[in-house]
This record gives sequence, structure tokens and C-alpha cells, in this order.
Amino acid sequence: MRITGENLIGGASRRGEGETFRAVEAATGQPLEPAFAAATPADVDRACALAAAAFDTYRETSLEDRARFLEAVAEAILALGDELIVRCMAESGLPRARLEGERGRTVGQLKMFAAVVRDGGFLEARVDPAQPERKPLPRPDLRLRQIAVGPVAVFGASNFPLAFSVAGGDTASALAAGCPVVAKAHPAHPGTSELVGRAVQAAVKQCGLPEGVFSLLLDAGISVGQALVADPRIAAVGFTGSRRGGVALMQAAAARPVPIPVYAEMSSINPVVLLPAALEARGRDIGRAFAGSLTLGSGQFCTNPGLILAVEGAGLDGFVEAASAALTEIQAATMLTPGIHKAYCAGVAALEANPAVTTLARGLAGGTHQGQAALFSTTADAFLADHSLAEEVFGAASLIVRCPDLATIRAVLERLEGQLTAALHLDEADHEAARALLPVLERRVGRILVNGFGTGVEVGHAMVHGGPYPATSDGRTTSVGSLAIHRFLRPVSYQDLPQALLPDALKDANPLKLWRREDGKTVAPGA
Ligand SMILES: NC(=O)C1=CN([C@@H]2O[C@H](COP(=O)(O)OP(=O)(O)OC[C@H]3O[C@@H](n4cnc5c(N)ncnc54)[C@H](O)[C@@H]3O)[C@@H](O)[C@H]2O)C=CC1
Ligand SMILES: O=C(O)CCC(=O)C(=O)O
Repeated sequence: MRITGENLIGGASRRGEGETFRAVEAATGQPLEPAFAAATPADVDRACALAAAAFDTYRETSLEDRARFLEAVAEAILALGDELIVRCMAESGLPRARLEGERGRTVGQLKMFAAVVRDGGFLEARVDPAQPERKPLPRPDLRLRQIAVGPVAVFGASNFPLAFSVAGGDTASALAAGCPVVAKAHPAHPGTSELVGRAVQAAVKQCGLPEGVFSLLLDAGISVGQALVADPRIAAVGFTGSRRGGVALMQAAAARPVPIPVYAEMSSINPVVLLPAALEARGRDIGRAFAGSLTLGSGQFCTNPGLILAVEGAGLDGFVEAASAALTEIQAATMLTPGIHKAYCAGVAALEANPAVTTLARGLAGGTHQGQAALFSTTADAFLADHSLAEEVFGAASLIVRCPDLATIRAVLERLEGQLTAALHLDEADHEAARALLPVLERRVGRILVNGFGTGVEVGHAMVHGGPYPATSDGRTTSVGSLAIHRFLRPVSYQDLPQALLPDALKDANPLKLWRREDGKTVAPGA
């Protein structure tokens, strides 16, 4: 499929008349063909108008039709074949195996949401039948279901150009909920975005859906994104990226005459706590495993282990030695964009220059656009005194905080901002210490894991990829897993509506065969 550099507005392709820009080959910094042209305010307006026009039809598509559409998107992405992978490798600098895996995750995610839609449980149908004889007052007939919130603006992430981008988790969950999507392509991978966008556009057509169900807009800067979030027809926003970008979108959404929710996944340093018995027994092994997780994808994961907490002693020394030895052998790897590489180098330089920080190890030096891994240490006192030490350095850099005792580890955790994940490395003898930390971790993070690292998020029903601010803008939700659909739904109650006017999900005959909550009890279809 030829990449044209056009915006996809409903069923049409339209060359923008805004600023022209090119994708950059991540490995070399060289511009790639073709030239892309940013959308104009008129393009944003048209995409939003089409999305609004499609909304009532799309949100009432049958569960089966909507599920088939999601599967058609998955098939269309696979049908792009190797061309998608090759373009994505060039634009992101990520290796083939990683991107093939990410494509599998993207397609799997769409299929999971197809199954969620078919199941219908997300509608959360509830029926409280009327009680006309109730004293002192009769009870009305009340029924509830979840409906789609409206058109959703999706901002793709630079670091997951497939699974968190144009047809990634935000788009899949919004479409599953019944929301049209207007996606804003990340300027770091516009070609990849166009290819995937065309696959979604083709699936919309193939399934006979209104064209406004999906549009894709291009921009090298921020004006299109700002206009999109300000558009009165947009009802919610999904975003993965920097704290600065996420907060700017939250502010833009809050400043609207009608504010809307922004689901932004932003920054996280993902504390890893090494408990004493585990450190003593296998500190070196954990150190080697840590070096692998830290440098995966050149460290460009928001789940990257950026902070290690442990009590001083021989166990920690063994961990440091093994992790440092492993890191010094690790090749530098191409980073996603020159800007992200520059930000990483600045973050590492600031740590190197901090008098309270010791540089323990650096990975092998690389080329101009390659990130060189870095491991640092500091004391708990220094960490607690200097807020900058808790800031995310996006890339393969991590800071070990040497603590005098477990109480200090707890104090450091109490001081951290909200995080996506926390990991505990423990043996059975550490259970009591872990039990004391769990309430703190539950307050601070979205996912607590044991004897592992947070990189590589499983897409499933029990996954939370979220966390209190600033890990995300709203810690009550997740951007990965089936629960993500709830970000784009809202409940509506129907009081005393005649059967003929009720949605199928709530009719007495239960034609959709849903599990429902009837008078407070969960009832199987047909029971
Ligand atoms: N925590 C995470 O998951 C990630 C964090 N990052 C961090 O973000 C930095 C920059 O990476 P990017 O991917 O370029 O993130 P970014 O936040 O700068 O951009 C993400 C998207 O939001 C848009 N955007 C940014 N600011 C905006 C604004 N004020 N108004 C409207 N739209 C706006 C951009 O055009 C882009 O499409 C990295 O160096 C890293 O620190 C990047 C990727 C993932
Ligand atoms: O670790 C993962 O699989 C996902 C990480 C992520 O969501 C991100 O880096 O933005």
C-alpha cells in the first residue's frame, strides 16, 4: 500500500494544507519519504462532524456487528503484511521481533474487545422492577445500562507505534464501547499511522458502518491536538506520552465550556523493592534479570524499573555487582526520536552531575541516536531531600536508593508520586516485611507484582495499567485490558419506560441473553 501523507477523514483521503513534515529514520536521523501535511482546522471540524453524525448509529450497532468490525480491523492490520513492520522499524528504530510481537498484541487486543462486546457484560444491565404496592411510596420501574460517551480523541504513543497508537488499546476500547474515534497520529511514526489508519478505514467500509466511525489526523506540532480536544463534539480523550503533554491536554479539556475526561497515561518510575531474604539468597540473579528489564526496548517503556529500593548489606552489594557487570556489556540501542534521545542524555547528565549520586555503571557507548544504559545510586536521605531524583528519565537509566532499614524503604515509598507498577522481590522469610508494605503500595500504584519486573503488560481481564496521578490522569481506570472499555461508557437510567421503548438490553424478554442484575441479584439469561 502506498503511503501518501494524507489525512484520513471518514471514508476520504485528503492532503492537509497545514505544515509539511517528514518522518525521520530513527537510526540515522535521515528524512523518509513521503512528505506529510498537517490537518487544517477545517479538517478537524470535518472529522469531528462526521464522528458526531456517526455516533447514534454506531453506538446502537448490534453487539455481533460491532464485534465483527473489531475483528475486521484486526484482519486488515494483519493483511498489511511486512510493509507495516518495515515502515515501523524505520520510523521507530525498534527491532523486527519486537514489532512483530507488538502487532500480535495489537491484533489480540482488538479480538479480546470483540469478545467483550459479544459477551455484553460491559452494558451492566440492571432491572429494578416496579413495586406499585410498596408503602409508603410505590417504587418506579428502573432500568440501567451503560452507553457510549461520544466521539473519542486518541493520541498515539511514540514508544508503542502499534499497540498504543492508531489502532491500539485506546482506539480498540473506545470502538468497543460504541464511540467513534478521531485519532491524532504521533509525528514520530506518521507512515505507520497512515498504514494502520487505512486498515481501520477499510474495515469501516467493509462492515457497512457510517464513515465517521474513524478518522486520522496528522500534525507535526500541537495545534491539531489542541483543536481536537477543544472541539465540542469530542466527549473524551485517550493519551499516552509525556507528563507535559498529558497535563496540557487535561488543562485544555478542563477549560472547555463543557469539560470532558482525559485518560492520560504519563510518567512512572516503577519502584522495585528488594527484600532482605531474597537479596541474600539470589541478589546476583535478580541483578542480572534487572539489567535485562531495564534495557528492554532501550528502556523506552513507561513500566521501566527506574528506582530500586533495598537495605544496605552484602546482598545489595551482590545485586549491584551483577547488575553493573551485565549493564557494562549491553549494547547501546537506537532511541525512538532524536528528541527522546536528547531528553534521555540530559536526564542522565543531570544525575551524573548530582553530587549526591554515584554512577555505578554505563552500558556500551553507541552511535548518535543510541541510548547508553546507566545505573546510579544514592542514599535515602539524599533521595528524600531532592525531588528531582524521583523524576522519570525516559530510557535505560535507573537509580538505586540505599536504605538503612525497612522503615526507611517504607518512608521513601510513602513520598513517591503515583506509579503504574511496583515490584517486590521476596522469599518466604520476607512475607512479613512485604505485608507491611502492601498497604502503602496499594495507595501508590496500579499494579503490584512479585519476583518480576513491570515491563511487558499482559492484555487481559484482570490487568490494571494505570495508577494515581501522575502515572495517569485518573487512577480509577486502566488503559490496557478489558476494563479499559469503562472509560468510554456512562450509565443511563430508564424510569417507567414502556417495553416497546426500552433498549433490547433492558427488555423483560432479555433478547440479548445478557447476565443482568435484577432486583439486586445476578440472573443468568433464561433463568
Ligand atoms: N510514560 C510514557 O508512557 C511515555 C512517556 N514519554 C515521555 O515523553 C517524552 C516525549 O515523547 P513523546 O512521545 O513525543 O510525547 P509527547 O507527550 O510530547 O507527545 C505525545 C502526543 O501528544 C501530542 N501533544 C504533546 N503535547 C501536546 C499539547 N500541549 N497539546 C496537544 N497535543 C500535544 C503530540 O503531538 C503527540 O502526538 C519522552 O521523552 C518521555 O519522557 C514518551 C512515551 C511514553
Ligand atoms: O510494558 C508494556 O508492555 C507497556 C508499557 C507502556 O504502556 C508504555 O511504555 O507506554
